[in-house]
Amino acid sequence: MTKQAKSAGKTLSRLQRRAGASLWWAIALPLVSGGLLVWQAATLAHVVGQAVESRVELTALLPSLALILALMGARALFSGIGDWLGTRGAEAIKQALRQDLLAGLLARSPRRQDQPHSGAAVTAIIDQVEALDGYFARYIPAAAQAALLPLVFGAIILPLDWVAGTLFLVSAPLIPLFMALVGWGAQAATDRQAQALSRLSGRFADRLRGLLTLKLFGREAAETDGIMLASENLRRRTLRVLGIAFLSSAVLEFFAALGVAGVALYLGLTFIDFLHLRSSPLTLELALFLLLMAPEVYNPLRLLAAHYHDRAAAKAAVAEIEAQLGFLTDGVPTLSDAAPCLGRALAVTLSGVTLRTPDHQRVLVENIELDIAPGQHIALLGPSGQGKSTLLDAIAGLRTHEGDILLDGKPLGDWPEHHLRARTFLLTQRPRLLHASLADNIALARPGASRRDIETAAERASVMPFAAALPYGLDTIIGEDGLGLSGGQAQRVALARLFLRDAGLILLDEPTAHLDPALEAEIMSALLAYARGRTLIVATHSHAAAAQLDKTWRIAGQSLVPVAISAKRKGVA
Ligand SMILES: Nc1ncnc2c1ncn2[C@@H]1O[C@H](COP(=O)(O)OP(=O)(O)OP(=O)(O)O)[C@@H](O)[C@H]1O
Repeated sequence: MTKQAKSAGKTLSRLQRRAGASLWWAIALPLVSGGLLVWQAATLAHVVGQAVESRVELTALLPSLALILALMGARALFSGIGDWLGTRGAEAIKQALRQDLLAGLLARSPRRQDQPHSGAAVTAIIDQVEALDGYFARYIPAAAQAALLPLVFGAIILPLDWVAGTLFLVSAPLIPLFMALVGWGAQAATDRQAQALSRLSGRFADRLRGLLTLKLFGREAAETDGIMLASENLRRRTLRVLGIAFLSSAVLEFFAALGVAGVALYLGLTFIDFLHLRSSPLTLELALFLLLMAPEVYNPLRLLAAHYHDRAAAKAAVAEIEAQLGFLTDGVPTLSDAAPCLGRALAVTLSGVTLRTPDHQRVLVENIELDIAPGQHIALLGPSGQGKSTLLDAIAGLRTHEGDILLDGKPLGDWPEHHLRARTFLLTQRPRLLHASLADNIALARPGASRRDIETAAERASVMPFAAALPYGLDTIIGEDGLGLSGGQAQRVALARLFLRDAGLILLDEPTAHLDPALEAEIMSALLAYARGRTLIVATHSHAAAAQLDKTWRIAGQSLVPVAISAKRKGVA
């Protein structure tokens, strides 16, 4: 067994504990039902034996017939309840796992280099978690039945008839062995199928998002071919898995049929006095009991074979989830919405800070020092690609860094995530707008904000003038990622979120990038009014914007150097 399969097995056992008692009952009830089956077969054989051999009146057999009916009813009930509890246990595990995965995904930095592809993450959380269903709901109860019932049945039959008992006890364990031999490559094939599914989902989601670009460059046909190829790959791998599953089922059916036929042949030959392996004569009642039990000995194995693939699928799913979203542990990150925060200005201290590109290959800034007093307003200039956005991200705790970044004297790592989010506000260069109304997009910053507060925020960010021209004003629904809005309008909607927060440190990445000079001046004056008494860092290429702030720093080479900008100087860095 590979190391990966072993670790997936351990993870599945850990997940199993989350189902609580329902899964234990789902395992126990079919075993009880199996016990009742022996009673039912013995009673039925007794009734037939009495009626045919001893010619007992039917009325005398009525209580036994009633018992058979009651046993059948009880077995059906136990099996039904067992199935239901198994499904319930599996649902509980899937639900808890999906919540954990989502919490884990949300808790880690969205800027992490190993952030999963969104399509693959969706597949992991939805499809791969769903693939665990069969394992918990059906495979585990079936495995318990297959491990216990044939041995119990064999042990009951052995003292009654040593030939049939030995046949069962020898043939039953051989079947899983042969099945395992035939299905040797099943796990690897299932792993490959799960990977192909993730790859196809990732590719599909990515191309869907870039539909416009693909269309503009006339790449629709090539991309369709690419998706077809990936689908074909998935189809081939799925068929390979199914092929192995069919083959191992066929092996089981073959041996089970041989076993049942062997018992039937032995009983028939004994009846016609051709075989004399028994020390006592064979009664009709006993022969019938053995015949009734013969298929039942193999039935749990048949059930296991039907769900054997669920185990391989679950292991592959766990491996794929862990490959996409990281290791599944018991420690679930707790998520809490940002607590209401005080707007008190934060001091920012950078000491010997070095930042690298996401692949860690190139140094963007090295060993920089910066002291920003609470309430100070700082502009950050520098050529494109030099590291301004990376520095803002790092101060917001979204990037790894070397050296110390302190907020109010406390290292970033010591800030609980929700405190950090509550005390800081970061406007990125490409803020994400959701497919919702303008008002809802703004209210994202403070759920439950009053209409009046939303309107005031929209007013301050100069959203109102263009919103008024839209059919439903602030209630106009915008397309995914701000589709329908101009670049400058989308940036202003995102900026309006700032005015619903009460952050002590405001980090803005080119807040006026897409605006004309008049609008830039308007926004800057609203911003500065709001940022009074709060610490503000603005990364910008605009000298006009920088000139309005207290101090300006420029990233030059890999250092941070102070620059003096006169209020009169305007232009672009
Ligand atoms: N996956 C990656 N591998 C290597 N380098 C990367 C990767 N992703 C981004 N980079 C580099 O990291 C740098 C990030 O720069 P950053 O966005 O901080 O610059 P900036 O000063 O904000 O630029 P602008 O003014 O254009 O916004 C860029 O030089 C970019 O080329």
